[in-house]
Amino acid sequence: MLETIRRLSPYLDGIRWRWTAGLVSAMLAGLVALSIPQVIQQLVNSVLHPGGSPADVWSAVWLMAGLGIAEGLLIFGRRFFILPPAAGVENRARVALFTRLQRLPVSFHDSWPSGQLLSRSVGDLSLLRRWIAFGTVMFVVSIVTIVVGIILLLNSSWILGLIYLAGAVPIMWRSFYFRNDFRSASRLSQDQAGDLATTVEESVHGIRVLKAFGRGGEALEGFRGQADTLRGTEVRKATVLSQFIALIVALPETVIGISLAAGVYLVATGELTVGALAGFFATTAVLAGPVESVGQLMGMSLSAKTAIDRHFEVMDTAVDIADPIADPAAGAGADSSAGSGSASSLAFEGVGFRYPDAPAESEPILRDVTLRLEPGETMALVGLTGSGKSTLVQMVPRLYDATSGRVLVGGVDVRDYALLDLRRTVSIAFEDATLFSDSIRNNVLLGAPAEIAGPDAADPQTAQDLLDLALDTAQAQFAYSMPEGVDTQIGEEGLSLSGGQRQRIALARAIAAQPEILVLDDPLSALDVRTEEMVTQRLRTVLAGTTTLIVAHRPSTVALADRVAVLHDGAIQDVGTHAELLGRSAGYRFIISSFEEDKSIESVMDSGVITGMMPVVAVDEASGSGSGSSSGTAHGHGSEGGRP
Ligand SMILES: Nc1ncnc2c1ncn2[C@@H]1O[C@H](COP(=O)(O)OP(=O)(O)OP(=O)(O)O)[C@@H](O)[C@H]1O
Repeated sequence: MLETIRRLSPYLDGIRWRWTAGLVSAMLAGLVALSIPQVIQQLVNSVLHPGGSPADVWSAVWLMAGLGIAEGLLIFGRRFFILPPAAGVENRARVALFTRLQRLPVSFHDSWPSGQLLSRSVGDLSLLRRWIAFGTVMFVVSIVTIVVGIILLLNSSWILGLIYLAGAVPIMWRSFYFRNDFRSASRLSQDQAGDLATTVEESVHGIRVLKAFGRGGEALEGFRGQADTLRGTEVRKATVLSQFIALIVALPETVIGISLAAGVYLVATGELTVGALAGFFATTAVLAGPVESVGQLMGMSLSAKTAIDRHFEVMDTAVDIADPIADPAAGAGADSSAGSGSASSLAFEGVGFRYPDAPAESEPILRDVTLRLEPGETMALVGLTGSGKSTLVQMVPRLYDATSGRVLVGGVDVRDYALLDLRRTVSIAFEDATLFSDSIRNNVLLGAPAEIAGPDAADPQTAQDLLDLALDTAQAQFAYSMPEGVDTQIGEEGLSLSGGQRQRIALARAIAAQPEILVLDDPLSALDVRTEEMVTQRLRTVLAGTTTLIVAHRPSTVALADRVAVLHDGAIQDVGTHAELLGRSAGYRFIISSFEEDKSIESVMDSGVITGMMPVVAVDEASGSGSGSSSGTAHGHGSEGGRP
């Protein structure tokens, strides 16, 4: 336990003296409580006898009242001193955990369920706060009260005191087993609470799927099963705790009964005064509270230890994608090119990759990938599904690191860059467009350089110009016709937008980053062919000097690229222009023919032959550019293209 507390020391800044002051207050309150029976003893022995003066009685009354008020003030002092810094510890630990989660690589997040992280950052840390604010102090106070109380008991009568102490022996023996049982139940319940949080998170996230497939009942059954298991564990935990508390309450009560018989005998034989006997029993009554709370506090401390252990399991996970530390020249050298405005080359040299959680005997996802993009070049990456395209492109901003070979940006290994500089140089947009519950403006400018869009940016107009350019290039002008324009809040994860709208905002975010290298992992898949073509053409004009690697699933995208690389089964099969590859690569022709099928369907739809509805949709997705049909305003987005 001491080791666990020592680990908390980085979070304990500024708490030590307040905690000590709170502890002193709590101890004094405990001592005041203990002194009350002593006053009763004095009262019985020296005041309550024939001929005792009323003035003595009044003095005793005032003394008792004074002690009661003092105890109340001291209890207030304990809370006053400890509660704010304990909340500070919780806050520091929570911020540290969040910071760690941001730094940990994507592979960590692949393998950790979100509910486990949620329960660690919320439930566990409030348990920690309650333990620091209440558990630690009351534990020390209870132990001190019990020790002082036992000294007083021995002082009242050493025989009765020893009888009382004898009850502690079985408790200490039992506490050993209690600790082990309670600790394992506590760990299990906190882990199961994390699993339950994961299930809630997944069900809420996937609510559309569950509803659409009518699987709410099954989801509920699964949830109920988990909740029942957790309830079982909680009951087991409570049973272990209550059995222990029953023992530590029942045993002292039993020995008090024995003490009573022995005490009456001692008074009868004149070996003990009535006052000492009254003081003895008043002291045991005061001790009853601390003795009982020791059981509760032991349970709380064990749960807090589990919470701290769970916290440090995340904090101790190695950040294996980190800034280079050894040779600053390597990183700083690369850094000097960042932001200079010159385009960078991008190269993969013998890159191999295997996911960390892949079975040891499995084939690597990527094998000896060697590819070079010249500065300003646009290269399309094509391949059948599952060939490793997304995996490959995620290595450029170091979302994953190659397990063999290297990725070079501007001729420098990406592992030699300061991460922030690398991620300023490279910008990425994914097929699965993740937006945040914020305005469109903030979502887009999230990617922009801090000097342009940060809180200390000199000229707000520059940020506005960048926003306009990014939205325009991504064909996301629909943003201007939303209720509050670009300041419209887009709801949790942007789910109030259509898939195509979300993708265009995510693309605008990548453009607003003004990167030297732009990586697009099929971010236009939800767009109709026309809009996608317009976006691709605009990208080529606006980002003329930007090196672009684009995972493509459309012939139009492929045709606009300078060169195309074919990835097959984790290896580069061929690289060339679209025309060259069509001529020489059967694999490429096969991939393109599967694209062409999609395109032909879309073309037929687009011409309105099938439903006559499509032109309206085309206008909608084309952001009102008029490319679909002049009549297309049925969805109320006909003005998407027109900015205010
Ligand atoms: N986080 C992960 N952990 C383990 N394996 C993964 C992970 N992500 C992807 N894979 C596996 O890696 C392989 C390549 O996946 P990847 O997403 O790179 O393919 P892709 O070519 O982009 O496919 P698509 O065109 O369907 O998007 C797949 O077999 C997939 O199962």
